[in-house]
Amino acid sequence: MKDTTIADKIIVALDVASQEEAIALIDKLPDVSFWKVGLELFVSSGPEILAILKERQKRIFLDLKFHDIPNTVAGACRAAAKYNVDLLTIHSTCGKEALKAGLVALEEGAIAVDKPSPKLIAITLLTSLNSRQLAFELKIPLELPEYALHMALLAKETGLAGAVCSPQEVEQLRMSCGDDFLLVCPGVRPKWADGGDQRRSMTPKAAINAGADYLVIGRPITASDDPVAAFARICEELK
Ligand SMILES: O=C(O)c1cc(=O)[nH]c(=O)n1[C@@H]1O[C@H](COP(=O)(O)O)[C@@H](O)[C@H]1O
Repeated sequence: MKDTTIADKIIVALDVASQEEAIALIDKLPDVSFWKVGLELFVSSGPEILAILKERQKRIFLDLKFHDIPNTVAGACRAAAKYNVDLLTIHSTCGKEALKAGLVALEEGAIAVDKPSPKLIAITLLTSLNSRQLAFELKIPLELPEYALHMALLAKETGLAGAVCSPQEVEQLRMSCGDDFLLVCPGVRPKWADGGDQRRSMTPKAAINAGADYLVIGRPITASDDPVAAFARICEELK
């Protein structure tokens, strides 16, 4: 039998190139209650997929990872408010002024369309980067856990609802940011799945035990030969 509380902690990433492929996946996986629409699908097929998910009573994580100057992120957040999604992303590295401008505009945009405001959550450090890349490509002089924590605290101090972080940092972020701060973890890999381009991964069970509120999982489910069985297996492993 389906365990709703466990299944509801999994956000499945709809990283496909067309609306048709997205709808096929959504309909194949009726037990998935929370879907992530990211750059690939949004850029290729536009916002219509959000209405399609709403019609099916799904929760939506709109992952557009805004990263721009305050005026531009404010405009984008104000516009995004009309989609009535649950979660929206922005990069912490925009800085406090842009994070604040985005948050205020999102709330104003939601009021203007008489919808609840989506929760704005900040990317701390992409899970595809490791400490070597942080030091030698990005030239960030902090240790990786310290940097991720700093980025999460920047978001928290600005009033954002939460952060996106790798499962490897979630325990530390949970301790420092408190229980009310939403922590969403991509970079999650069951032992039987391919790691792909993810560099700071943990298993679903370890990520939840470390304090993640939600797991974002894409290819281990969507690129599997049997997405239904893969999703069920992950839910089973989370019990
Ligand atoms: O914001 C995100 O969701 C995100 C942040 C991050 O640091 N790393 C990361 O992988 N993601 C997203 O999480 C999903 C992970 O997909 P898989 O690697 O296929 O499980 C992708 O849609 C990424 O865009």
